[in-house]
Amino acid sequence: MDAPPLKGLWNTLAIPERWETTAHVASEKLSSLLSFFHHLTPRTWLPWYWLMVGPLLLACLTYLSSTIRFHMARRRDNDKRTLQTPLVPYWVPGLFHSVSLFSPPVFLPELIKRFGTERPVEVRAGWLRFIVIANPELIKTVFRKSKQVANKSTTLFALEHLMGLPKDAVRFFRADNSGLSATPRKSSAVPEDSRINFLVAHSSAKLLQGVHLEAMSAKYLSTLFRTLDAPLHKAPGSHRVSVGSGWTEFPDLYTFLQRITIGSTVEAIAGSKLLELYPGLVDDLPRFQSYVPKFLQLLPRWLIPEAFRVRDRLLGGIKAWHVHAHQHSDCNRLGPDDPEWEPYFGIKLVRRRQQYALELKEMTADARAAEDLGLLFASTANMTPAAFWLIFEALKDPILQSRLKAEVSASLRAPPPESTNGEGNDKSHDTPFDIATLLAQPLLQSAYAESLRLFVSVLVSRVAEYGDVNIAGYTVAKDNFLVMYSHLLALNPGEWARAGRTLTKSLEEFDAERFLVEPGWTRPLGKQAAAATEKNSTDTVAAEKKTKSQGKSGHVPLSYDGRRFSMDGLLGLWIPYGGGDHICPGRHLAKRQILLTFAALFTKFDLELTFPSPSAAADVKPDMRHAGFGALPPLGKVPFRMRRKVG
Ligand code: HEM
Repeated sequence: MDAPPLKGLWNTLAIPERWETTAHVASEKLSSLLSFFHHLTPRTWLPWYWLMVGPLLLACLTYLSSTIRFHMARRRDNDKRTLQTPLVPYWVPGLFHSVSLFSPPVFLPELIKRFGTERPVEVRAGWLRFIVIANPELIKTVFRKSKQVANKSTTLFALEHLMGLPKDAVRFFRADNSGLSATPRKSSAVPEDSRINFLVAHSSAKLLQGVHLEAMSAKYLSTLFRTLDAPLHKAPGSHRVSVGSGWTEFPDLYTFLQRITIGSTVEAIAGSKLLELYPGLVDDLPRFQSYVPKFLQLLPRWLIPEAFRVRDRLLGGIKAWHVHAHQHSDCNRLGPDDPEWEPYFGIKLVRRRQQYALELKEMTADARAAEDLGLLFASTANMTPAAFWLIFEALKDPILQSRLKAEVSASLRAPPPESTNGEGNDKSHDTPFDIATLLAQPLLQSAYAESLRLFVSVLVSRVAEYGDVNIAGYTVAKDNFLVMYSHLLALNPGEWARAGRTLTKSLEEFDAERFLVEPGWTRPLGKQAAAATEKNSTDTVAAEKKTKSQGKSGHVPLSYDGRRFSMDGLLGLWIPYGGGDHICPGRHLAKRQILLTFAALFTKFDLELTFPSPSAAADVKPDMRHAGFGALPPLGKVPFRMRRKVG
């Protein structure tokens, strides 16, 4: 066999230049491989020859034809006659992109590099179809269509494979097709009290805001203060040490933060009895979180026995706590005069979840334990790494640290009283900070938003659950997935420029001031946005050149006076919490937890990194094995020391 016939076929096709290279290289490679085998193999090996060459030939032809179809679909798209989501070229029929999809955080940026972000593209794993969207305008449209494209399937996947929700309960959740609105979908026959997806979503949205949120934040802060005033663990399993006015060394900032934030969050949400009954939870929960990638790769129990043992312990502990709480308290205490927090069930959200679940036979004790493991996981798994990066960046940069501390000090008020009232119905005025003032500080907010931009890597997904959906002219067929990867947006300089943001530091770097804008700044609208794209791209290049020429040591002095914090124009671009109706209901709590942790630590202690060499801090990188699943923990240990402030 010779190359010319293929080349002839190639030449007869009028192939546009952008994809000429790929397909041309494929045909060249195929030709040389074929001649290589042809010359090497004696005639007697002919069947073997075809056995080896046949699949290769099929793969190359598949790639060639799928490339042609991809670009023809795009060309039709250009003609504006019809909008299609073209299927990305693939090599193996039936398998499509399954292998690449094992690692979306690697595959998706490659796709965007090849095909751009302007239009969505489709990838497949067997019969599953995913439409990848990396354009903020389209993402906004998806979020606006929350009634038609929901996240039920993804939530259920996590509940089943991560939290261990029993199969019967999974079927029960799946069978509920009544939607998430207060009014059930017309075609649904699910009884009102069995609308499990609505009950879960509605109760968390309602009971994680307003007065409930205020009480929860205050409880979190008072518990954190109490924890920090007591002797502290240096590492899991170690003895507690009292941190006094002399320096105390700690081996790792991240594990230290996990312990104090998880303990305080669990107590603020689930009450104090859970930790009294199961003190090991503060170690088991972070252990469980470290196994997330393995659980979600669906590895079986025999391959990751320790991961399953930890989960079994957690589920057992939560189940025992539920029994104990029902013996001593009443989950129906949900009236306006009932306490926001009580020691057995914690906050009203936890009581409400028990209340409706007890009425549903499918929500067995095991199912309720899995659901609450989900809640405790959601409330700690992302906020701790996010708080870590904020604190770590401040420790690396003394000027940033002092400016952030100045904002914390400006939010302080009279010292906290010695104790809280009976059932812990903390009021915000019982806290040492004016929380509202703290949350409104511009640099703190900007640094918080920046930690989430850079260190939350989440695949936000939606499914066209009830029928075909039109997204800005593109048809998404029923049961197809829409995938929006936060990092593709977070790191796209063109889109940030289009949003009117001048990048003084590359998007790959941490810039605490990124979300501060000059007085009078407004986000560009319509045509203005296109002009801004050009202008700001030039600004970005200039800024990047400046940063490079200054080298690593060149510190640009921070100046935020007069500038304000703004998220204007970043809808669809900054999506660490997802968006639309299904946006994370815990986002307000998370912001409070992160900023209060920062404020509490730096108010009570002096902290310093203690790496053996000064450059080691710059080498601390996020652990990309967690990419796609949420906030990224750091790779490796971050040693530090702290001493209690006196006076
Ligand atoms: C930095 C911290 C956090 C991050 C980055 C984060 C991120 C997310 C994301 C991306 C989603 C999916 C949203 C979507 O599909 O559009 C989500 C859902 C959720 N989050 Fe958070 N979250 C954080 C903190 C919290 C906290 C503190 C809670 C408190 C209870 C919480 C509770 C939930 C719940 C219950 C859901 C499921 C909502 C649903 O399926 O309808 N999260 N979160």
